[in-house]
Amino acid sequence: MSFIAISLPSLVVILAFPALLLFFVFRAIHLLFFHPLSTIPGPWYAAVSSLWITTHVLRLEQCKTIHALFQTYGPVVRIAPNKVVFCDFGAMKSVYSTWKFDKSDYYKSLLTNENDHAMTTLPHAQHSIRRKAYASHYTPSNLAKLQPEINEATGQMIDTLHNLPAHTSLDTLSLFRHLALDIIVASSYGFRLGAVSKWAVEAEEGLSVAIGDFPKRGILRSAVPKWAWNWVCRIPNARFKLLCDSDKIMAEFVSTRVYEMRAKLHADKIPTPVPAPTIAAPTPLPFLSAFPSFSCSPSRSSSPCPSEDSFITEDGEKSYLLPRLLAYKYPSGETMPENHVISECMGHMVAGTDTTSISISYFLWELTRRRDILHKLQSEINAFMPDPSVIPDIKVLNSMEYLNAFIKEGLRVYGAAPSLLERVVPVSTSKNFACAEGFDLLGYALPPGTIVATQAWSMHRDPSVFPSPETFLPERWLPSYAASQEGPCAPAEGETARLARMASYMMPFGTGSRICGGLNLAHVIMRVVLVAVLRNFEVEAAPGTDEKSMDMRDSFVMFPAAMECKLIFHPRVPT
Ligand code: HEM
Repeated sequence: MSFIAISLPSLVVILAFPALLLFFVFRAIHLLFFHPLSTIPGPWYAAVSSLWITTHVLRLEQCKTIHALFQTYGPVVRIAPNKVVFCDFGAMKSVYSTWKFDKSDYYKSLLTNENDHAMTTLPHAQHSIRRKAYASHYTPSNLAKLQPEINEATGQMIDTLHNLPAHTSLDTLSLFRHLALDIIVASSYGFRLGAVSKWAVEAEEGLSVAIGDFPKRGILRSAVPKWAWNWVCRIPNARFKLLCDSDKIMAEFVSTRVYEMRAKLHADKIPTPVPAPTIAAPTPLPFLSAFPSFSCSPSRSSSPCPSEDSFITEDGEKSYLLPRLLAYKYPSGETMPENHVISECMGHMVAGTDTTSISISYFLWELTRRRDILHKLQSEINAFMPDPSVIPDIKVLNSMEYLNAFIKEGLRVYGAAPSLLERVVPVSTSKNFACAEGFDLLGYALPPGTIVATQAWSMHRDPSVFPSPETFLPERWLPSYAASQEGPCAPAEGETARLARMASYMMPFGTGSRICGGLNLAHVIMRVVLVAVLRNFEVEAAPGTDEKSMDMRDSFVMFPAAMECKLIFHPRVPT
């Protein structure tokens, strides 16, 4: 009889392998057959590991993958051991509006300056305190007072485009990112950044680069251990340094604005803003409501334009975002600490810049393919904007029926944030919501701690609400549309019901208590920029800008596969 001598470490290795294998097999069996989510439809490999969905996240195609799952498995799908997605109006209302579930940890990857801002504040209660700090800045009446700043920056961009050599092809993602930044900086701090002017001489504004880098930095930082990240940031490469420092660059920019603003407040040049109302509930899509009439066109009309030091308008006080935050008091009576003010401001710059630029770029690209829509838009714009150098005030823009329909359809098909908005089924029970037995999602009980979400990409493509969902059709938003449809395609319901149903499925800015804080500003910018561009230019896709290059990729926000949108702006022949 012979014995093979095995050392202790080898024995541990030999036993560890089958033990691990057994562990994974038992875990998989548990997740597939005995886990509380095991009855929820979905691919089996998604139920046993997050690896499958993670590969789609890394390939920047999570949205489309999930959309395909809805088509295969129905409106509720398990996409990871602890994650369930749905595409249903009732469930959407329940999760985001009725029960207002807290956000998931995913949002922590968007921290600015290592601090929370409204978007990353996970618990609902803490978030509503944070939201009160800034909500009054984005009301339609305050934004109407800030339209001169928006017009001024847009007018400068139009001048810049007029001065370009004929047939110049330019990346609108970059152009509109600089413009959005100019507008957000002007309306937040009363500061003229001049990002578009720098862009025009091919000197990219550092702040704009930092904002573009910020999400990439977040993804990289969460993917590598801290020591490895610190090591990467020591690599002596200028571009790498910029990427690593994007957070710092933004923080320094805002700190300087805080310093200047405090000095101005001290010198009493700025009226201290009235404290925000006690309710932090989101303003319901008020962009079509009446705005006070206001008009200003720098270098273009007789209306006076604001100077950096003008904080008062004829019809009342206007206030930028920063003084509001500096004056805001937490329920404890303390003023908002400076690092919170800085991270909040940074959060708004990050949230508003690329989203706005991507949306406008996709809208214009769609127009390069759809001359029929372009002509209808342009004839409406010609009528409302007789002088191509004077941007009408927002009240006028809001009354443009076809423009509004176009923007709604644009946000439906190309909303810049089409991805999952993750929430967590609460652990604790409350007076109103006993979730000890799980939250009922379309007949499935989800235990506390389950991550649950829906995505605009799919809600906006429900064929029972939006017939031919892939067709870009602004007319579907016009009250007269159904009457023009004949035969079996004609909708049976009344026009008001049809429009209301479509509106209720729309969530380009999210929905419920965490809806985009800057949506009113986004609506103003989209209108101002679209009319100014389309009144002054014919837009053409540059060679290479096609369906393939513009194919959607997503990483919370969406962007074209080519990471650019090259268009050519031809000055319009005066009519
Ligand atoms: C077309 C442009 C925009 C789109 C599509 C968009 C979309 C969104 C979405 C989907 C959310 C997150 C909702 C969630 O996590 O549940 C959000 C949050 C937010 N957005 Fe926007 N956004 C846009 C423009 C802007 C602008 C211009 C600003 C301000 C300058 C802004 C400021 C914010 C803020 C502060 C939040 C956090 C809200 C909170 O939790 O209180 N966004 N946005």
